[in-house]
Amino acid sequence: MAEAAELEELRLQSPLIHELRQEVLISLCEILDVGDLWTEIAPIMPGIKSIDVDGCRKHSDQGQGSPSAFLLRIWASKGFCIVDLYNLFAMSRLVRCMQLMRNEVDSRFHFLEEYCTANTPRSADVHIRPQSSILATAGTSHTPSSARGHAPIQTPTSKVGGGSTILSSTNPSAIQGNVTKDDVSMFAGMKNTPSVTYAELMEATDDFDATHIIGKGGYGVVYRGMWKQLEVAVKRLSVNSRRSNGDAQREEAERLKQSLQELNILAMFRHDNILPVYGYSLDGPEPCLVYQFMANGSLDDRLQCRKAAPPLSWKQKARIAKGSAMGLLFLHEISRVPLIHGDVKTANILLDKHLEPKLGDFGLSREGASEADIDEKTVLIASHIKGTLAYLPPEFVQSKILTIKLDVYAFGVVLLEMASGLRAYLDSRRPTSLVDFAVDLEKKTRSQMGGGEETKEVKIKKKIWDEAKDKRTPGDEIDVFWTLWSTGMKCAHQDRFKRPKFTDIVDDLKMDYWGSD
Ligand SMILES: Nc1ncnc2c1ncn2[C@@H]1O[C@H](COP(=O)(O)OP(=O)(O)OP(=O)(O)O)[C@@H](O)[C@H]1O
Repeated sequence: MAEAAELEELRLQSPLIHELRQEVLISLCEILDVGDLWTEIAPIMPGIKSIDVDGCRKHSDQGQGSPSAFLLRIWASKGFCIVDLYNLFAMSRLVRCMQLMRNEVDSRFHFLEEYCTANTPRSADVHIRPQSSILATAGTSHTPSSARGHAPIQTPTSKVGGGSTILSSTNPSAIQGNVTKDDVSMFAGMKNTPSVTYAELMEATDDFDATHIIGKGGYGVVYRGMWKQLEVAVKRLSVNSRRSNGDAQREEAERLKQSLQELNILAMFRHDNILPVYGYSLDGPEPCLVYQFMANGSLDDRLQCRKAAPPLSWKQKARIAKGSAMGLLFLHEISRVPLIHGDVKTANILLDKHLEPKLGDFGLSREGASEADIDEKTVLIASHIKGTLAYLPPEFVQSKILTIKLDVYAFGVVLLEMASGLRAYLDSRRPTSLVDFAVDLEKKTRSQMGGGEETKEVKIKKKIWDEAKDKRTPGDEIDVFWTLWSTGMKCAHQDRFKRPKFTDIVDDLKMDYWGSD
């Protein structure tokens, strides 16, 4: 692999974007126009302002052509070069775009594509749009090629922070000096995510006006706002400077750490079913994270029909279940060491304007073991993960054993909630836990039913549908109910070795309900 100085020299020699071959440009724009993908790269393009994004939208709305072509033209006019564009696609892990540009850049940059390809999930079913790069140019200090003032390309061997050398955000073992692995992985996420000023966020939310509040979580308040012509959700982390005792300070440091952890994870992995993070702000009185706005709130809100929302249909539930499973499959399969979400629950599945689910809240995520790779001895014993109790499996509650099957169990609870509309935990119910409730119901129903195996199964399905279906859900799609219920039961099995993996769960959830309602 080329050295940093050599790559920088090559970059200085790279032709400018407006010299890109026409056919390559057209093909790139075709990709970026689909699903408004260009709006996701615009926030990380140095020099692109909200007025530019607005201009691209207007250009397209007025039928004047591709918004992506317009965006690239604006960026080109600022003097950025072809290597900058290739690098931008690497940061967004837009591998198809990189492949189109393969012959436009010096082969010594191809390691970027190999890096991105090597980190794509193994399952062909997963549509990847991750954002990360071992070249980090998303910072606001980046200067264009033509100005001959390139920001130094940070190669896997470049220096960061106080002179500590990192190989890459994915190879923390190569850290030298006194920077810890955690410090570097935290830094890696921030490095790949644009910083936003607190002033910009105040403007975006009318000074964090109460009318902009869309939710409150354990770590702070979430506001709706407009930033760079994008609808965003701004999570303002609560910081209480008056609390000065050691425990409170430790608690706040932990919150910040978890939020930066979340930022790190979200910035590294982009996928249709993972909540996109646009930026962060650390220059104000409270740290803030900026996410894509999810117009339909959380799955929890929708299942409970909060804010006067209509109930979800069975078809919508089928699509949400599958999309969420795809997001989790991606996390578990993206790299050799699976990433455990750690806090899968209906409140952490957010729904965009098309009801496409996106996993959020990665504050508790960590790398962990997959059952296939480990023996019992190497299972991670986690002392500090604090998922939501009703979603935690027995092996974790009792012995703090942490494997990918923790997410599988939690997802099982989510599926049972979707099927039944019942809460994961209810004080006034016996049993209080939804999983125990569902197990009891199945046991009772199975013992009551007679007949041959086939008729018995049909009768059981019908009886459980009558007893446990979500009464608010319109329609009689018993097959969707049963798929959610039975897959949920398998996932929430007490024995983690009997729980399926997400490849199988996605297969189980492949219901033919992808059409519109
Ligand atoms: N990107 C988003 N778009 C729209 N609404 C959001 C977004 N992120 C969060 N919300 C809303 O804000 C609420 C609070 O979110 P937050 O992530 O802070 O907390 P939580 O997940 O509900 O709780 P906790 O973090 O304590 O587990 C959510 O339930 C949801 O209604």
